Amino acid sequence: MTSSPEAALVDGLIEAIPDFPEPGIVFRDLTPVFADGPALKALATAVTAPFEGRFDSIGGLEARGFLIAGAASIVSGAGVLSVRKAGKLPRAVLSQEYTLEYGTAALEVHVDQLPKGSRVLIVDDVLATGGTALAAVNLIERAGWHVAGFGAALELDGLGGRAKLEARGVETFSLLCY
Ligand SMILES: O=P(O)(O)OC[C@H]1O[C@H](OP(=O)(O)OP(=O)(O)O)[C@H](O)[C@@H]1O
Ligand SMILES: Nc1ncnc2[nH]cnc12
Repeated sequence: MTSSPEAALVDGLIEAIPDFPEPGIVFRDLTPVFADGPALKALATAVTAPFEGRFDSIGGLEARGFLIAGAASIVSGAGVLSVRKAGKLPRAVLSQEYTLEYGTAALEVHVDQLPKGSRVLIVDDVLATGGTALAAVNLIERAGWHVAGFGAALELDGLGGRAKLEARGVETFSLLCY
């Protein structure tokens, strides 16, 4: 499904890898998008544009979300809130466990990274079950910040991620839907 030149550019670079990282998972590999300057810029522009003027910071989700967040920072002028996997941040953190399409993990933020009330646009590469995105939403709200929305390169239809976010009142954008 492509609905814009940006979507077509990104779509043409994503590869579907069957049975990775475990049998039954079709892994959508965005590394060719990250390796292509114009495609990465188009993606960063696309995920921020719907929320223009409504965010102060970009919440990048480790690891692949960091790449989009960095590029989105340059195109939008907002800085990046590092939302990291557990055990990586050196100062006081808030931590949130979650379940992935394949496995479990925890995300963390520095409790004092942004002023209270900051509006954070969360960005990531893939929205699948929504477990990762919801953990980030919980963290941001627990820290006293406001979730401005969620933007992803692609969403996997049928895994329920969008429904979970929208049930929490989080405006959700994805450039592509598979
Ligand atoms: O909607 P969900 O079911 O939560 O899945 C989406 C998440 O899964 C991947 O992260 P993962 O932690 O696998 O890997 P990464 O560290 O390579 O970004 C992807 O980058 C999303 O963050
Ligand atoms: N199928 C998938 N492909 C790439 N990243 C993912 N994250 C969760 N599910 C994924």
